[in-house]
Amino acid sequence: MKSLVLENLSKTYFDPYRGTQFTAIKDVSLQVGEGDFVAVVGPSGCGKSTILNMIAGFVPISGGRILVDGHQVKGPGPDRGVVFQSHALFPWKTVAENVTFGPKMRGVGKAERARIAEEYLALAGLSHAAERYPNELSGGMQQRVGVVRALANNPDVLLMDEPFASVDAQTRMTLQEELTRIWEERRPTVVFITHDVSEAVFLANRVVVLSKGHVLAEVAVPLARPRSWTRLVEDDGFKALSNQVLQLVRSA
Ligand SMILES: Nc1ncnc2c1ncn2[C@@H]1O[C@H](COP(=O)(O)OP(=O)(O)OP(=O)(O)O)[C@@H](O)[C@H]1O
Repeated sequence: MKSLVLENLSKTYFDPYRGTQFTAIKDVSLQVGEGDFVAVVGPSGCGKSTILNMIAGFVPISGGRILVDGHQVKGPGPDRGVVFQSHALFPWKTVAENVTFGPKMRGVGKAERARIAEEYLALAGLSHAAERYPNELSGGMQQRVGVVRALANNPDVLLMDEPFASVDAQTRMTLQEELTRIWEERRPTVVFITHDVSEAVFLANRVVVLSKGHVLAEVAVPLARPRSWTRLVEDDGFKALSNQVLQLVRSA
């Protein structure tokens, strides 16, 4: 896993209704060190998804630079794994085939792919579901497959855009705990977009608050790990940080 640097990033969209340019992102600079976990929060429309899509290479930038491991991003690439809210698994492939799709495309042989499937499905607690098809899984299980499918490509940076937004509250807490465990075990470099302040504080080492396309504040989260909801839900430090971030988002 490698570092990610955003330097004076900006994005201008053409607004077809007004016939004018609209600045969605202005002068955003951010450093995410190797093995760090940064969450980006902010009100609807502040530019969270635009930033993530520019890092992923799906949306062209208007100004500034994006560097992954020192190399400038010019488009999508396997050095960045992306997990969206809708997991977008291949319905005609088994869970194991979904997880090893990226390695297969890179020419990884069958025996090594079987090892990768075993390793990553065990990491997600899904070994028993290897031969099932996505429509035979719950929404939470499908999201888990989406996360380890991205990790199985061994990306430099893992980009997550509200990956747990569409599951029920109970499942979401379980997935958040699993993601922290996986992050603590593997230490991927993560940028995690969410509008859920407690999710951001629970998961991240640092929370970036966006306001109208620029960085309003960065809040360090020095809470001890491993983190669990049982412990943090009553933790004064967690409550104070969540409150601080919430006030920032409300003022954004
Ligand atoms: N393709 C596009 N063309 C024009 N404007 C766009 C386009 N995509 C996004 N925008 C505008 O850019 C701004 C930022 O949008 P973005 O989706 O990045 O925000 P967000 O913070 O992710 O919002 P949400 O939390 O609601 O998903 C919004 O005002 C949006 O209307």
